[in-house]
Amino acid sequence: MGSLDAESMTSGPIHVVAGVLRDAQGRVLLAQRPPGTHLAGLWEFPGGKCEDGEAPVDALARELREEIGIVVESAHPLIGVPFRYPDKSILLDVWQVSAFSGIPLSRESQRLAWVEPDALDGVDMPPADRPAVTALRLPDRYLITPALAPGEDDTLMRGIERACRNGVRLIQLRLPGWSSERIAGLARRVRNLCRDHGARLLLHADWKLAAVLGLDGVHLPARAAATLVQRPLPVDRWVAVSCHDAAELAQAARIGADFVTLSPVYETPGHPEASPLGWERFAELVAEVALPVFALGGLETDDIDAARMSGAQGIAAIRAFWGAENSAPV
Ligand SMILES: Nc1nc2c([nH]c(=O)n2[C@H]2C[C@H](O)[C@@H](COP(=O)(O)OP(=O)(O)OP(=O)(O)O)O2)c(=O)[nH]1
Ligand SMILES: [Mg+2]
Repeated sequence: MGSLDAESMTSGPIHVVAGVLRDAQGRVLLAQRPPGTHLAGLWEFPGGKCEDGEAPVDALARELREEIGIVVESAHPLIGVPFRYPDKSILLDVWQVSAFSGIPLSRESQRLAWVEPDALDGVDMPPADRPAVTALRLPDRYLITPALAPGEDDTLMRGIERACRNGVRLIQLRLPGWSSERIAGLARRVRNLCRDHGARLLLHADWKLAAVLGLDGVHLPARAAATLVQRPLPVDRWVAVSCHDAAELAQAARIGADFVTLSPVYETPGHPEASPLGWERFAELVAEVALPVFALGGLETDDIDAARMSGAQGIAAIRAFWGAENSAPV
């Protein structure tokens, strides 16, 4: 609409709130944008524009009441996606609606559909929604394996099993100093263990080996991402990148990465030379990037709330999610 475009040109991006609602089977509610609107025919998360001075959570409640007739009882931010369309810039502010009353019904003649999260890739959605789809499929904890010596296979298997039992569902297999042969020999066992627990397994750096072994994806160091012009694996695999500043985040987005880590938030013994970002700078960097971001660097499980308040998907950690050799599952 004319007024919208004028608004976006004069006062920065349009703040749009949208809600992820799930049914009892975990399916997600989508609504089809009506004919004659921006992005007509595409399937979106229900929601709309914040009014002047309106808090995002109030706008969310109002939009979902108006569009689908439900009352939001509990919601928390999932991801903010800054996105530039040719004719307007938006901040797509997506919230998880964890409790609501009423049955979602079309109040504005829009079509509604409940879709399995894993089927969302095949749905025609606005491009700004892609990072949100990734975010709703990712957990809030990401384990990076500790630097074990070559041959410590059993320690690795036990640690991964312990993490899975503690609910970790996303793991980066990082084995510095191990040969490809050794990694290949072990990765299949690790992959099967992860599959048994419904956990996803990414391999550090070696995307070719990740593809050969049928792993869930690759996690690239920033210096590797810097040499690429596009993601090295197809969209049915995860591609993650380790980032430390705005330029690396922008490069990760440019090559079509699915998500990133951003570090170090705090000082870490592993990288004493790197100056920590702190939560304030972390949040500023996250606000600029249209990707889910895991906070990394000296963090504990208790830091997940701080990370999420700073716009993160959650936290990535070695020590916090590895646990002690003799610890019982919690
Ligand atoms: N609601 C919603 N809007 C989205 C999504 N993805 C996306 O790019 N958008 C864009 C489309 C629109 O340009 C803008 C939202 O505008 P809207 O038309 O829904 O706003 P509204 O409900 O307040 O409607 P109106 O009063 O302007 O008719 O954000 C999404 O998942 N949900
Ligand atoms: Mg709307």
